[in-house]
Amino acid sequence: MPSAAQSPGVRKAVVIGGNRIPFARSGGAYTKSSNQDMLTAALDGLIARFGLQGERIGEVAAGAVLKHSRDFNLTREAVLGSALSAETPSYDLQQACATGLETVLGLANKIKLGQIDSAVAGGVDSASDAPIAVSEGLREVLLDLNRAKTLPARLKILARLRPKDIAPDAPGTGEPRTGLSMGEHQALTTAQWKITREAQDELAYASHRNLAAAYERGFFDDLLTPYRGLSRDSNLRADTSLEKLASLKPVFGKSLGAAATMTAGNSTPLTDGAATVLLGSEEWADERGLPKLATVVDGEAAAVDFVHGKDGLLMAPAFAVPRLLARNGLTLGDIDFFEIHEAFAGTVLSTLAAWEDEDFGRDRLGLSGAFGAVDRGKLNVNGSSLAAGHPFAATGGRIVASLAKMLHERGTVDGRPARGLVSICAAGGQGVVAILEAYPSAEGEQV
Ligand SMILES: CC(=O)CC(=O)SCCNC(=O)CCNC(=O)[C@H](O)C(C)(C)COP(=O)(O)OP(=O)(O)OC[C@H]1O[C@@H](n2cnc3c(N)ncnc32)[C@H](O)[C@@H]1OP(=O)(O)O
Repeated sequence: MPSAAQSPGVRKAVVIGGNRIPFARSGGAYTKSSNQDMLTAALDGLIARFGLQGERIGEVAAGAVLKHSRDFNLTREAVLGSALSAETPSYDLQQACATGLETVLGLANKIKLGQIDSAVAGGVDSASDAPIAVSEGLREVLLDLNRAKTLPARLKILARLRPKDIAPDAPGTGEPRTGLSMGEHQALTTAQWKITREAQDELAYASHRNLAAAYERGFFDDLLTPYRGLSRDSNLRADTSLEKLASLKPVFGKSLGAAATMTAGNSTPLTDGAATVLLGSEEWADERGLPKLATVVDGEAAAVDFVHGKDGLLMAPAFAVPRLLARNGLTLGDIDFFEIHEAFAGTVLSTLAAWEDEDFGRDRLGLSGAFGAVDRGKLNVNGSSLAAGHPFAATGGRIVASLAKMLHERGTVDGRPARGLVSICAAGGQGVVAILEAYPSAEGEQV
């Protein structure tokens, strides 16, 4: 019998736990922190929580959407700066806002195949420390200057500079192929699916209320390490109200006139933060006496043709989830927790509306009718990105760590392990989704 690590068969990948730093609105508490600082802090908090100082982990994978060129080896540098063994291999991965979830899925697959026994997945982003590039003209001049050998040659190159070349090239949330920001794209989708302002504000309000309640009951006590004076997500507004949300002016979709419904309150803010998740085989966790909260069951990715207007930019999960559930013989009714990333309230509500729509089910999903309805009492029950904020690549780790803990707390439902669905939309018209199940504590036993 080969050891589990050598077995070609599929084994379980378990979520042992997670750690993140509180998320901060950009321009706030983490303005002076780099991606590397924040990722190292989230990693060190995880190492301390699970006693992994000096351990050689199978692999660490993380990423950032907004990255300086000096961060070409961001995850490796964070590992070298952390308390893990320097012999821990690590790499960067990037799939826009789905980065964190994609690292979880890729590493879980390696554990399932016996290629590694343990892993840390994660992500980080800083909108405060966003990389600013120089213009094409200035870049050419700087590169030529580097090659020039004489002073006259350098002066001749410098003379090519024009005032417009000095302007910086700052990153935005624009889609390169359409020039529209993600907010503008979502505004069109929100209007297409006739999502009302009230429904969006109610979802945003529920996100703040649920996140505040989760903090109050200590849910985040073993999921979060305070950083730079913050012990809670700085975007959380426990005192917000539907009246306040209703008073905010639309910020996206102004060309829609009276149909513009998206505000700063029902859109995620630009955010800084980092999140990590510890994964392992059952044997690896048992050898160290570590908890096994949930198993990573399966994942799926989808992409839509938003460039030609076939589907909305952030609608890919509407296709990925039906494929994932069908492959696993499940329906929406079999899910106990829905973790649908709130890029914008309109994104979540458009996805739910599409699933409830007969024509979408028939014409776009190839079903006999509507895909189905999500029980709203099971949706983002501990808050989501509208309240916590959304440091792009860190969101997947936040969600997986929280969901694993929720599944562990729930234990079983009708005698089977509690089940959760993660759904994350991403720039470029993509989406990544996953199923997690509570790790069975003992045969049929409620945790
Ligand atoms: C990246 C991927 O791959 C996929 C994705 O996830 S897509 C999502 C990507 N993310 C984005 O595109 C970010 C979008 N967000 C933004 O660009 C900006 O946050 C924004 C344009 C929406 C707002 O920016 P802003 O104007 O600086 O907002 P901000 O000043 O914080 O808020 C405006 C007002 O609303 C108020 N407000 C915001 N949220 C509120 C709430 N929940 N309750 C009450 N008031 C609120 C603020 O207090 C502020 O009021 P004052 O003007 O009186 O101070």
